[in-house]
Amino acid sequence: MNADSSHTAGALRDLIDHLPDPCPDSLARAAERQDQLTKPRGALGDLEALAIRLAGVFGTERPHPQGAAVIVAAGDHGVTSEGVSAYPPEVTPAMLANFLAETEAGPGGAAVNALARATGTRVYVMNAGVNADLPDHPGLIRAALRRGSRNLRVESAMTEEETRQLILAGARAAQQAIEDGADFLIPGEMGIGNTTPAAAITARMLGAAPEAVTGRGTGVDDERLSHKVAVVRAALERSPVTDPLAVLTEFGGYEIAAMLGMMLQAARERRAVILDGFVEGSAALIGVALNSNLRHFLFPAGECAERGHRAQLEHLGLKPMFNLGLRLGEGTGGVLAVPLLRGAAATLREMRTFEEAGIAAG
Ligand SMILES: O=C(O)c1ccc[n+]([C@@H]2O[C@H](COP(=O)([O-])O)[C@@H](O)[C@H]2O)c1
Ligand SMILES: Cc1cc2nc[nH]c2cc1C
Repeated sequence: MNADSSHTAGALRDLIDHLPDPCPDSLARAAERQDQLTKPRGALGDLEALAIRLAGVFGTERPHPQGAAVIVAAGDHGVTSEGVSAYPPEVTPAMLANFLAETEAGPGGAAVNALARATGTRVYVMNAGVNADLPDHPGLIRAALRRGSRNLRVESAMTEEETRQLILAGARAAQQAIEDGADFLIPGEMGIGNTTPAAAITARMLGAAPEAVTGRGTGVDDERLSHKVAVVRAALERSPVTDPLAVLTEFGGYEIAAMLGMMLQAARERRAVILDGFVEGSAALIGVALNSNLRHFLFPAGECAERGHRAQLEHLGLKPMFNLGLRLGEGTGGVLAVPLLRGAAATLREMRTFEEAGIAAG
């Protein structure tokens, strides 16, 4: 190991090893309070458990999470040369420009920008490894080490050092968002081809068959889907790794590593991480395998339409908040969940108990 890689290895170990527990006192007090609020017991459905989990994250029985931020990390994938996506890789840098474009409605012309404006969520955009020379833009976080990952079917998608550096870059971006006021952190992604590495990671981390966790991504037809499954199977056969960081390095990609870093840093800082779709889920699987405490800080938004997403959530033991058939990425589902979680916290924080309201509950 040279000096640089021993530095990144130490910094990464420190990040992984220092995730807090949810606050046990706040969890217990919130559960007790929840039972006394002026509503039939259980009538707020899943909002009740979500509010209690938020109490554990924020260390208070009356959580008041405020700012929300989505960090959209973009990366390209060597595996697109195998024909695994319905769209060409040139869409990745074009969408990155779209995230940053000035429009009549404000900055950004993509779905995530519109939903972020609608929900009061701040958008950050990161080049994690796009295959283009991007013009300078004050809104662009620069973290790219390479113009796209290598083809995971034939070789390791990333190097160990690239993996560490991208995780740390994601952690720094999350820290900036937190310092800017984010209590909810939404890792988001854009990368043509990235449901292939996400499927390979998911298959290996769950011990699942490739066909059970490989989906249509941007919308491949049956023929391309079978080919995509074969590519995932070839990658899994090429590399038998099981160590979580080695799995991430082998199968990629750069934006998945960056999202893992965002999750670890947000948990370390006791912020709630809202999980969007299948690609975010693959980063979460690596994170929870590295430190199971991460799970307490993860809030899956919707169950997305990508095959394998449900298996990821079952493995994590976390229930999604909705099912709208989303399969876009960018962090869109996560952004949509912000008002739900704000609402869950508000009920626990602001509702009166039966005693306070003078209502005899029988
Ligand atoms: O995260 C998801 O659930 C998800 C499901 C389907 C598609 N995507 C998005 O679509 C792109 C990846 O799809 P593909 O077919 O190119 O692998 C990438 O830009 C993702 O943001 C994302
Ligand atoms: C246009 C387009 C936008 C996206 N946003 C996230 N993934 C995407 C894939 C495509 C193809």
